[in-house]
Amino acid sequence: MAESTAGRELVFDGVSKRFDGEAALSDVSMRFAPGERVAVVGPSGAGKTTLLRLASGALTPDEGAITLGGAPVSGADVTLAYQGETLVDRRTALANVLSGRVGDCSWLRGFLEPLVPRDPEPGLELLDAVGLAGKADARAATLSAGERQRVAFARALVRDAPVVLADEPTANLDPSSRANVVDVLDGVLDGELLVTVLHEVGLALERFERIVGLADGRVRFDEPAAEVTDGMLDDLFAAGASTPDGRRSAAGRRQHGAAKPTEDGEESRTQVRWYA
Ligand SMILES: Nc1ncnc2c1ncn2[C@@H]1O[C@H](COP(=O)(O)OP(=O)(O)OP(=O)(O)O)[C@@H](O)[C@H]1O
Repeated sequence: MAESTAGRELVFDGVSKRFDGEAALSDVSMRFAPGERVAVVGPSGAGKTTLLRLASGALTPDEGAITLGGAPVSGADVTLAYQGETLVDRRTALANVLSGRVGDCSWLRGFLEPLVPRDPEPGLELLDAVGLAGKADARAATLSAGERQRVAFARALVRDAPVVLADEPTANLDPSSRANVVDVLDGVLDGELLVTVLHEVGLALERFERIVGLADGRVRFDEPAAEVTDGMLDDLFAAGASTPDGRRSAAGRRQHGAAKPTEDGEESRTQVRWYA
């Protein structure tokens, strides 16, 4: 982690965002400490991606402010660990990772890359951390979906930004690879704040220390994972499915399977539910 940015809190202070007059986020206030692992869950259309895009600087709030250590958050402070599949197929895994040093904007990479140092060592170390040391010279086109995802994480982390955001990093992976993605993120993070949107609530509860529940653009709860109950999740997903105009209702169906400790201390996954 960059020394100069260590120890700074990411703060959302009364943040609202509207699209075409419709509120996507309403009066969101939260504080995130360095090194925290936070999962954002909620029904489709809740505002989860909007929250990440605001934190990354890709969107500006209509009201409120987002700061890191008291200063407006900037693109240099934040990296997107995963936002869909954006590797360059014809380039090697290592070249894709090293291209991350010039930022998240893919079209700028071609112009800026010649200007950054060519030392491959940080890229090789990150590929090793995500379990792909042997694939450094493999072209991205030859990698599996899970391997591509891991290369994308390594590419994001090579920038050494103090805030790491991931939007549905388990999307498009088979169930056995999803938990592995969280392991990979854990393995490569070193004191950075991680805020990730996860559709799988069970995975969020099992693997993240703090859970933010968003519905209809509002924070419905913000609790340690151990404090999140089935009732809170039922309310969260019911809220997202019952907007008056029905705009979000069809897409508001979401699945959650929450791992809860039983009386003998063992974890058991509750029934998976669908919300309409
Ligand atoms: N660029 C945009 N222009 C217009 N409306 C938008 C835009 N981005 C988001 N919205 C709207 O804002 C609301 C929140 O969208 P957002 O993508 O943040 O939700 P989400 O919780 O990430 O949903 P999902 O789980 O389906 O990805 C939705 O009603 C969406 O249609």
